[in-house]
Amino acid sequence: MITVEEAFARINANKVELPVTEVSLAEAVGKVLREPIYADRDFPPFHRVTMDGIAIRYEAYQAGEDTFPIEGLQLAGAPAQTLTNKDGCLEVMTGAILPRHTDTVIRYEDVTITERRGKRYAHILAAPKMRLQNVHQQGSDRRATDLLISEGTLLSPAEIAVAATIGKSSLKVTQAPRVAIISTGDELVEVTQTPLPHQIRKSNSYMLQAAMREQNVLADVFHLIDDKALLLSELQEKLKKYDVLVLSGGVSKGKADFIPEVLQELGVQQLFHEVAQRPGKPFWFGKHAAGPVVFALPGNPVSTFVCYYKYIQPWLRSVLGAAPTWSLQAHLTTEVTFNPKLTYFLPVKLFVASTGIWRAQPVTIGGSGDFAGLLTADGFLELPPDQIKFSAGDTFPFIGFRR
Ligand SMILES: Nc1nc2c(c(=O)[nH]1)N[C@H]1C(S)=C(S)[C@@H](COP(=O)(O)OP(=O)(O)OC[C@H]3O[C@@H](n4cnc5c(N)ncnc54)[C@H](O)[C@@H]3O)O[C@H]1N2
Ligand code: MOO
Ligand SMILES: [Mg+2]
Repeated sequence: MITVEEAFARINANKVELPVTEVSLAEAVGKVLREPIYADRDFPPFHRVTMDGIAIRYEAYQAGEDTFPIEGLQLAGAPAQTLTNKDGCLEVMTGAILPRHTDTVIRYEDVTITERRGKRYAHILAAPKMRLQNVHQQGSDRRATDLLISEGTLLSPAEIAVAATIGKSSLKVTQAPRVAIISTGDELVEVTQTPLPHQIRKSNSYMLQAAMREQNVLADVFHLIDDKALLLSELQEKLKKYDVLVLSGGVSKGKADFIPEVLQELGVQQLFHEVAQRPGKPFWFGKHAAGPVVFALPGNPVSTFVCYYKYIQPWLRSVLGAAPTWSLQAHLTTEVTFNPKLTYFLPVKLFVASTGIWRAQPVTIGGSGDFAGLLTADGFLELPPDQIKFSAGDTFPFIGFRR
């Protein structure tokens, strides 16, 4: 049996190679960028007017001018006009390029406009505070050729906006791995079926599929009964077609727990079996020489859950090429005792106190079969194996499953 740390390290030392693919902007959000994105022009690309009003020469105002004949109108989307009279002004709209020979914009709220003999004049009511007032200066945000988005960035809507503005209609991203989620067990029936008294409906595979979907990985779901010959032939097929196999059930010491021997017979090299943790101790992990990685998770639903969020989610993230996500430490609200020399994943509800400190309140659940108990939890606190008593106020890593 190995430690949680060791299991984590062995898993992360075994990645799968994923190709780069090009997707449209609409499909790119949530994926990992595989090319650097540079500014094609300055940001903003021209002196951009930020308020509807008039544009003047600051010097004219400084020289004592406060009434400016209006020469014309500069709309957004029109090429730059030129102010001809150095003591005149142009009306300008938000988003327009600043007219040539002007350098200061005064809002309509700070001027009055009058008309005399067919000519219009703007009178300044509130003094402009400085040259370039209400002007978003060319290149003040980013310069042309600046690196805007690094390779490996997990794309959010903010990155999509920047990609669009530099003229990228598609982006190179990591292609999601082909994942097969395979539940096993004779006692399991379909969601749409009515179970007999000794049967239950499958839930693990749907939980895993949903969890992966949140990472933009669309997995295929299968179910296999506890029949060794069938497991051998079906898993052999799956190993040919998929990059990642995530199994649940059949990895413990039962008479129908065939998964570890079947995988080894199929040439999947065992990299560990059993981790010093609760829940999830019988976790099995291996890699096939031809590439696929196999996570065989213990069938108890809370064990499957914990193993996914502790190991598979960060592994998938790193396989996809994304930087590790932020990690959260939370303060335990009440004392907890746990005797076995195992890492204990304690289900908790998370609160943020007014001090900004995260607090984790233990949630009582009925063992690793009580997945309904997770409905009141937000995640797990990872309590280390070398301790029995965990005091209120102490901090531990939090592994969450809610967004
Ligand atoms: N003699 C021992 N027995 C067990 C040990 C042990 O160390 N010695 N470990 C226990 C622990 S811990 C766990 S966890 C389970 C793991 O069992 P398996 O991975 O072999 O899983 P199964 O036996 O197939 O099922 C266990 C349990 O989970 C339910 N299950 C399975 N798959 C699903 C699914 N897709 N959806 C919902 N529920 C599922 C299944 O019905 C069983 O109740 O072994 C202990 N035993
Ligand atoms: O440790 Mo098992 O994963 O509790 O039922
Ligand atoms: Mg079993």
